[in-house]
Amino acid sequence: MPRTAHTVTVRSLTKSFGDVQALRGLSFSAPPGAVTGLLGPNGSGKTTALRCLLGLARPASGRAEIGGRRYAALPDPSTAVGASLDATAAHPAWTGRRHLEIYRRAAGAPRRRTSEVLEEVGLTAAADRRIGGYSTGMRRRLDLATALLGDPGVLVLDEPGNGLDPAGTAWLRGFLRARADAGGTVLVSSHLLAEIGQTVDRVVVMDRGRACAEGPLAEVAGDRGLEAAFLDLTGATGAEVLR
Ligand SMILES: Nc1ncnc2c1ncn2[C@@H]1O[C@H](COP(=O)(O)OP(=O)(O)OP(=O)(O)O)[C@@H](O)[C@H]1O
Repeated sequence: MPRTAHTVTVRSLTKSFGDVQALRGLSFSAPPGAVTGLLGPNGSGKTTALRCLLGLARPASGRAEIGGRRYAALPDPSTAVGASLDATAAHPAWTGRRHLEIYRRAAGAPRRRTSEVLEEVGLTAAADRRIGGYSTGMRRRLDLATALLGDPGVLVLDEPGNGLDPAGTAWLRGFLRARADAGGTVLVSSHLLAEIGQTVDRVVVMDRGRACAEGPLAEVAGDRGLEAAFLDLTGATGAEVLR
């Protein structure tokens, strides 16, 4: 189970794309031992924030750190943080095992990690099938397995529940819970409120590039429930939430 887990800290992050201010002074943290949900309407900046944290985008100002270091300054990034963003490339002609082998070598992880992560995500039986024939849920599991190769203390997942069926969703919830209970730091972005409400311990609600609420789920949701709180905080419409 996870190595030493670090706190994720984001402070006063700004980032623009032309005229679009994607991040406007975003601050939040995600501590070890908890699943933290980064929530926000479409376009509120969740993916951009995670990309800045993972060194895939450069913020104009502010800090995004894992255990007090920028991603680029981590001595061994793959053991510190595992990530799954939507864009993970998996070649359809490769088998799941081959995909993991290539990433394992790139990460410098020991050989045994390939079979360990396959087992951890429940993909052992499908390991020697081509990825092109995988279902959405199996691809999600493969993404997660790739993120776990370095046995990282911190997991950063962008919309991990997207496209999962009820059994896959229940599995993912248990998986994230187990990581956090073992002391790991888990940060997941989502706009699926019903799902996230059952998964996370803490929430950070984003609106137009800023955090407008942060704290334990029960505190942020209050008596009115997470969806009503989210609508109040972000001014999103019901239709946007459903979408
Ligand atoms: N590479 C880019 N070029 C131009 N604009 C971008 C780029 N990446 C993000 N944006 C813009 O920045 C804003 C924030 O986008 P981002 O993808 O971070 O939001 P999000 O909260 O992850 O949205 P979603 O829930 O739809 O995935 C949006 O207005 C988006 O159009």
